[in-house]
Amino acid sequence: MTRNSKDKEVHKSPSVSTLKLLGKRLFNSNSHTDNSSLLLSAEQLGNGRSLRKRPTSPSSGGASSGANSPSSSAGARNRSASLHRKKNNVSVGLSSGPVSSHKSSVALQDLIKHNNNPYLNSPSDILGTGTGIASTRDRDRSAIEREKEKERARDKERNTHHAGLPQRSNSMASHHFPNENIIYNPYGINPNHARPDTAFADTLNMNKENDLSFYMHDGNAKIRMLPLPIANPNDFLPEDMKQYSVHLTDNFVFDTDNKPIGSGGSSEVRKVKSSYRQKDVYALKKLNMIYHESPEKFYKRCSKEFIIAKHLSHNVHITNTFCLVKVPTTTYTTRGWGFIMELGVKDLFQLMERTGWKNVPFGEKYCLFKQVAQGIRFCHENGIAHRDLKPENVLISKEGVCKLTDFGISDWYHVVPHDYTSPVKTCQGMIGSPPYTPPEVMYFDAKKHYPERLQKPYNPLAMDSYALGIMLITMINNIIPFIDSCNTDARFREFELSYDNFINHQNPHFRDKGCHKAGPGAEYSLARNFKNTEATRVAWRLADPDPATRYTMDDLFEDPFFQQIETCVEPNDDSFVKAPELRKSTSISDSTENFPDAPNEQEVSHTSNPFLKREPLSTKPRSMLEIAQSPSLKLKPKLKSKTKAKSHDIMDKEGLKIVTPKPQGKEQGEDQNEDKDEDEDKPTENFSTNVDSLLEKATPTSTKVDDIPSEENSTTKELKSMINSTPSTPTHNGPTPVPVKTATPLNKGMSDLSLRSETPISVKDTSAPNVSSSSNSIRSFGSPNVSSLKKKKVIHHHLDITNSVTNVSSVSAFVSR
Ligand SMILES: Nc1ncnc2c1ncn2[C@@H]1O[C@H](COP(=O)(O)OP(=O)(O)OP(=O)(O)O)[C@@H](O)[C@H]1O
Repeated sequence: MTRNSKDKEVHKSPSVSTLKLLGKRLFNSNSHTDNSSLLLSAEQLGNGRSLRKRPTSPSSGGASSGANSPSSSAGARNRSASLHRKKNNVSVGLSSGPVSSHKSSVALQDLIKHNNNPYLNSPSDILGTGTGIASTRDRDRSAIEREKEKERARDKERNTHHAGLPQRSNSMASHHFPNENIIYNPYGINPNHARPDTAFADTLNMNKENDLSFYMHDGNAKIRMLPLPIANPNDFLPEDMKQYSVHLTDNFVFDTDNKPIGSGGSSEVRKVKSSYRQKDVYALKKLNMIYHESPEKFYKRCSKEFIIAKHLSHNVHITNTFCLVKVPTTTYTTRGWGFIMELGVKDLFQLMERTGWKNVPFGEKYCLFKQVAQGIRFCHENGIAHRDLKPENVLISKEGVCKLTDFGISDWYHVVPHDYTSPVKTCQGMIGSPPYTPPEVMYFDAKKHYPERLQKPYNPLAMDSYALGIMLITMINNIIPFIDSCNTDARFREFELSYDNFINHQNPHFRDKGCHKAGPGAEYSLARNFKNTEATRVAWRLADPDPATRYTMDDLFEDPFFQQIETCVEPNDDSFVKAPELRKSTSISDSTENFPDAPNEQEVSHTSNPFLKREPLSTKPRSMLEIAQSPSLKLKPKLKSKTKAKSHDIMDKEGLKIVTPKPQGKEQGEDQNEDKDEDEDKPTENFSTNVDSLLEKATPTSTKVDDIPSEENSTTKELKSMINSTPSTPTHNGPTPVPVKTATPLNKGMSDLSLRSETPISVKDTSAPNVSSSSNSIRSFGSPNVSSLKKKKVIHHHLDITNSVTNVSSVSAFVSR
C-alpha cells in the first residue's frame, strides 16, 4: 500500500540517523529461522530494531472512544508514545553482542549488551533480493566503541531535551532486568543516565532496592506516592466485587527473596506468599501513579483495570487476578494499591529473547500463537478489547500455558458495555505499544504530525488482530519487523509495498473474505522465514495495514491453517488456579465506615468504566456485568449492619477462598481443619503491624492531605475520612478465623455469574503435517500441578528454551519462578 506515503510527508526523526549504525545477528545458528544470510552491515541496518520490551503508550488524553463515548479515556495512562519512540530510536544505535554480566551499572554497557537483535531485513530485501550482508561481531564491537562517545553526547542531549516535559510518566522509566540479556528500556534511556524526573527508573536495581528515598521523590522532588489516606478499594468496586479483605497484609507476606519479577510503565511486580501456606505464591502487581495523575484518576484507572481483569479471570488463557489490595510502604514497596494475581513463570518476550528461541520448532511457536489467539477471542467474547497485546503481556504458566495479562488500557468495546449486541464503540487517540499498534492508531501519534483527516475513529478489536499478526511475524522471525507501524518507518513502508505487490501481482483476492489461497512466499522478506505460505496468509492477513480488510478473530478461527494448529491446551480447559486463602478480613469498622464516604455518583460519572455508572437494571437475568451497572458506591446506612454481618459470611462468589472468622469469643484452635492446614504448610511469617499504621507512618516526604490540589479536595476529604475512621487495631486481632469452606474454583464462581461465553470455543485441533512439532513426544512437565490440567495434551515444552548467554543468576531466576 502506498496510501500512507502519499498522505503523509515522511518525517524522519533526527534520531533515526543514529539507527543506521550497528547490526548484530540475534541468532546465528542453523535453524528454521536462520537469519544469518540476512545480517546487515551497519550501513544497511537503517532503522532496524532489536527485540526489545515494548512500553505501553496511551495517548496523553488516552484513547478516547469515538463519537460514541469520548470519555473512555478516563482510565488511560498518560504517556507520550512519540517521546518514547524517539528515545527508542536513539537507543538503537548502540548495538553489541550478548553480555552475560547482569551487574553492570554502567549505562552504556546496559544498552550495548541488550542491543544485539537488530532487524535483519534489508530494505532491498523486500522482494527477495537478499542483499543483506553479515555483520561480524568484531565489526560490531569496534563500531560500538566508536559509538560510545556519541552515545554519551546523545544521552546528555536527551536529558536536556526532555527535562520538564509535562506528560512525562513513570513509563519513562528504564527498567533493567538484571538477569536478562535484553533490557527493558522502553525509551532507550540508560538507567544510570536517566533524567532525574523518571521516578521509577532503575527500580530493579538491586543496589537501590532498600533505599526508600528513591521511591519517594522524582528528580524535581515531586512526590509520586499516593497521599494519605489510601482509598479503600471497595469504594471503587461494583457491589459484587467488593472484597472481604482489602489489605495486602491481611493474608499475604512478601517473598523473602525480595526481588521484583517484572515491571511495566506503571507497575512493579513482586512475589507474595500466602500468610498461611508458603507454597502458595502469587504475584503482586504494585500499581504506581503516573506523572501528573491525580489520586482520583489513579484510583479510577486502577479499579477499572482490576474490574476488567477480574471480569475475565475465568479462562485458561487469562491470568487470574484475585484481589485489589492496599499495599503498605515497606522496604519492598511504596504505599498504594496492588493486584494479587496468579504468578506467571515468564512472559513470552522473555522466552523469545532466549537464544534457544530460534530453535523452537514451528509447531510450538504456532501453539503459543494459537493460545494467545484463544485468549484474545475470549476477551472479545466477553466484551473486552485488550488493546495492548504484545509478548510482554503474555505470561507463561509453569505448565506452559499462555495467559494474557495487563488490562491497563483494555476497555469494554460495545457502545452499551453489557449489551453485546450493541455496536462496536470506536476509539480515538494514540494507545498501545509500537510496533504492535496498528497504523490507524499511529495516525494519532502527535509526534508524527499526521494531518487530522487521517485520524479516524478506529475499531479496538482490529487493534488486537493486528497486534496478533505482528506478534506472529516476530515469533517466527525472532525480531520485530519494524519499529512503528506507520509510514515514518521505512520498513513498515516496505511491508505495505510488498503487501500491495503481492496482491497486485500474485493473489488479487488475498484480501477477500473467505479467501484461503496461499500467502506470500520466500521472495517476501517478512514471509520468508515461515517457510509455509499457509502460515504467511494467517500472519499477513492479521497484520493487514488496512483495518477494513484485516482478519477479524472470527476470520482467523475460520482459517484452515489456524484450525489445524495443534495446541497443548483446549480453550475451555479449566485453569484450576488456586485462589488465595483469605482468612483475615479487613477491619469491619474500616469497611463499613468507609462506605458512606465513598465517591458519589457524580464523581465517577466521567469514567468510561461502565461498572461505575448507574444505569437502569436490565430485566434479563443478572450477570455480573449487569449487577455491576448499579454498584453501591454510596451505601445507605442500613448497609453498615449488612456489611458487618457479611464479614462472617462465606464470600466465594469471586472465587476466592474465604475463611469466615468465628464469632467473637470462639476459641482459637477449635477448628481442626485450620490446625491441619497450618500443620501441612508452615505458616508464613506475617507482618505484626497493621497496614493502616504502616500507611499512616510519617515518611520524610509523605504528602499532606492539605497539599492536594484543590480540584481533588472533595475526594481527598472523603478518602481521609474513610481511612481516618479506621481503628488502630486490625480486624485480624478480632475474631478467630475458622475455615468453613474450601476454595471455590474461580472459574466456577465466575461461570455462575453468567460470564462465560455462551458459545464455548470449540476448535478441533488435529495434527497437521505442515505445523507438526518436532517435540511431539509426550513428556511430563515435572510440575506438581500437572494433574490440575488433566485435560491438557502435553505435547510441547514451551519453557524448555536454552539460553547460551544465560548466567547463573538468570538460570536460578528462571527456575525459582
Ligand atoms: N502475574 C504475573 N506473574 C509474573 N510476572 C508478571 C505478572 N504480571 C506481570 N508480570 C511481569 O511484569 C511485567 C509488567 O507487567 P504489566 O505489563 O502488567 O505491567 P504494566 O505496568 O501494565 O506494563 P505496560 O508498560 O506494558 O503497560 C510483565 O511484562 C511481566 O514480565
